[in-house]
Amino acid sequence: MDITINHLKKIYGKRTVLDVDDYTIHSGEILGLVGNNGAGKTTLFRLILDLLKADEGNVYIGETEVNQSEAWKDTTGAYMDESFLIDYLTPEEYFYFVGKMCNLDKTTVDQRLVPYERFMNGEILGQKKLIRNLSAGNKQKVGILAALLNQPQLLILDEPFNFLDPSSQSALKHLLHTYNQETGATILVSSHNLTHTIEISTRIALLEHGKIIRDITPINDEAKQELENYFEIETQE
Ligand SMILES: Nc1ncnc2c1ncn2[C@@H]1O[C@H](COP(=O)(O)OP(=O)(O)OP(=O)(O)O)[C@@H](O)[C@H]1O
Repeated sequence: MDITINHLKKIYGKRTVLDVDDYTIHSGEILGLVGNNGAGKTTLFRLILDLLKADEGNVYIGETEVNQSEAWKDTTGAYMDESFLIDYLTPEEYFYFVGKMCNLDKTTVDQRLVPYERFMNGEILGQKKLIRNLSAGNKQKVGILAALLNQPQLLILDEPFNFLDPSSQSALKHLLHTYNQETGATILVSSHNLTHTIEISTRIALLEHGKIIRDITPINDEAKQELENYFEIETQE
């Protein structure tokens, strides 16, 4: 599922916080989106998901302009933040609810969660806990798993490594890599963790003040060094 971005701008007051000219994310790519706080990563994802209205330009998922039709929603999974969750449900109730919206019965939902047992680490299912009482990391896991339930061709995750313990971070990298390999899905992941991003991505976009200032593929040693230098310089300033 290609994503095509045309002259996309988001402006707050007098500030242009996102300004991406022509940019295409190709089917099957794992795009890592990196950049410092306020660079525009979340804004870009929200525009792609039609959660924000662009001031200029447009976004297509496949052949569909995202603000003109709902068709892309059947093939897209996303987890941005806790607002995607329903906190008075248990994880099971939430998964079944999401499953129902995608015409999946409970048995199918249960089956689709089986491959993610390592990621759930015995702390998500069967706990009889409401989502609001889960730890931040476990809430994050529920959101990511719900985004995967419909086996999307496009998966968008905003800072998915946040709140996860090291072994869960590793499980998530494995999960994303395997999902991409098995389904050919396009995956977009933003992260402040350069090591994880480099490890999982087939392409990396570096955002600065709303603009993509580097589009890196393939991710070779030279590219890694360039990214490391960029963030080191930024932190020393
Ligand atoms: N509703 C809003 N009103 C005004 N400015 C906003 C609004 N939402 C975001 N911004 C601004 O847009 C810019 C980009 O924010 P965004 O959240 O996209 O950055 P980010 O790269 O995701 O940052 P972080 O790494 O801190 O999550 C920031 O300067 C932010 O303050």
